[in-house]
Amino acid sequence: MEVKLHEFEKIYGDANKAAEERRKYLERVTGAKLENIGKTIIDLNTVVGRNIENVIGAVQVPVGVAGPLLVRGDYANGHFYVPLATTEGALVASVNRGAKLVTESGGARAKVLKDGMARAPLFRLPSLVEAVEFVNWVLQNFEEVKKVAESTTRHGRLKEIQPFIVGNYVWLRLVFSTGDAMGMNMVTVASDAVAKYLQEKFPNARLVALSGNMCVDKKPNAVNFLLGRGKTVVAEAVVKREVLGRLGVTPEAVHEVNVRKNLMGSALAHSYGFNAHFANIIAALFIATGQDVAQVVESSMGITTTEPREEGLYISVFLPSLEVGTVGGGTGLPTQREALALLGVAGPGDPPGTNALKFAEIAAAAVLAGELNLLVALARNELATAHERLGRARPQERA
Ligand SMILES: CC(C)(COP(=O)([O-])OP(=O)([O-])OC[C@H]1O[C@@H](n2cnc3c(N)ncnc32)[C@H](O)[C@@H]1OP(=O)([O-])[O-])[C@@H](O)C(=O)NCCC(=O)NCCSC(=O)C[C@@](C)(O)CC(=O)[O-]
Ligand SMILES: NC(=O)C1=CN([C@@H]2O[C@H](COP(=O)(O)OP(=O)(O)OC[C@H]3O[C@@H](n4cnc5c(N)ncnc54)[C@H](OP(=O)(O)O)[C@@H]3O)[C@@H](O)[C@H]2O)C=CC1
Repeated sequence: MEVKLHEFEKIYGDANKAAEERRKYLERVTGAKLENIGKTIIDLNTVVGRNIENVIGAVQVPVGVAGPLLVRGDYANGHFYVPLATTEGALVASVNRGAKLVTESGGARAKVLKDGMARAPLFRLPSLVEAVEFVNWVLQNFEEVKKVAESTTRHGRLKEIQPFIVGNYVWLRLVFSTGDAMGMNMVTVASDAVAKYLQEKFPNARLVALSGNMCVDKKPNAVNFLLGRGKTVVAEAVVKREVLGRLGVTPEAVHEVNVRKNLMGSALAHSYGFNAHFANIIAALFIATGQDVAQVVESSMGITTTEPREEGLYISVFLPSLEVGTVGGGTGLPTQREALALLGVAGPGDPPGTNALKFAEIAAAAVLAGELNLLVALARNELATAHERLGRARPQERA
């Protein structure tokens, strides 16, 4: 009988052995050597069935630190070394120089303005009239729906239901607070319970999809930008004129780059990112700390604002949909957990939710540092030279 690759755990009874046998099989049929993928400190028994299937090993991404970065938030207070996992040369140096500019100027303030993970099941009703009746009932019976949703979780709390109707179709955007978890599994299970309950109440309602794409998960979109998803965070700083002066730039010059590039350029491009490179910092931080990397899509949407002032440059970053957690997902893997520990946010907070809020504030401050520095680098026209120096293959590799 032919054995399927993904059933090796059943045969060998151990995920590490199963992965080794999978690698041997793949080496035989493809001719590729997989000796490095096989070298990992992860005990694969701890990830199979929760983080990965058909596992063959792990890839390694180098991690650097940017900091110290002074953050003055409601939860994060002090100097932080921010772990960034990337293969883009010059990126860590960039955030590091930004952190220095911010810290020398008195630090970054940060605030989480909104907190809620959304899942939006999509229902079909026979007609518009029944769709409206359905929505009205759901809104009038919020407490009942909330009880059903929360029966599946200890930490999830249903905060709000945002309904959308198109023809005879209804999207219920269910928004939950999720403690220290990013919460996608948690709210999906809770939404499933709600969908089952509503279909029992309304036999004429049919669930088309538990995720109806109004959530919105892992796609660029306007809904999260306006209504928020995960943490909606803002960080700000006033970077001293003399601190910028040491690099030969003025607040006015950096402001001009921001307005012309991040606002006008992004408007012309119809981009969702009115920023220079939020995605660089978010992706590197997500990889280092075990976040769901696909959520870099909406987590890195946002706006950078600047104002030249007498004392220096006011700069802020607005991240409407930062989806982060300190428990669950990949946050428990050994290296990712250490990276979270470096920030003092590994595992559950006391009270629950405070570690994730602290992490979100640090993330926004790190984005601010990276954003500031790239604007400064562009004002000094040093992007190409920096990447030539720090971020290119060696000449012999390019030949
Ligand atoms: C690379 C720098 C920082 C050099 O900048 P510099 O001023 O020539 O370097 P320096 O040697 O004088 O050092 C100044 C500070 O930079 C930091 N620094 C300097 N070197 C290192 C290093 N090796 N490791 C860690 N930190 C470093 C460090 O903070 C240091 O201060 P110190 O600690 O020495 O007092 C600068 O040229 C720069 O920031 N360039 C821009 C690079 C950049 O921002 N890249 C981001 C990625 S670009 C991208 O992917 C997105 C993009 C651009 O396509 C998006 C878009 O369209 O806009
Ligand atoms: N299912 C889906 O549709 C999708 C799933 N994902 C994946 O979901 C995972 C993330 O989901 P997520 O729900 O965050 O994580 P997990 O599914 O790993 O669940 C985390 C659980 O930890 C428990 N918990 C313990 N302490 C705390 C605390 N202090 N705060 C909050 N929860 C706590 C909660 O239990 P309790 O609920 O009992 O409170 C919670 O459900 C990632 O792996 C991601 O890739 C991503 C996108 C879509």
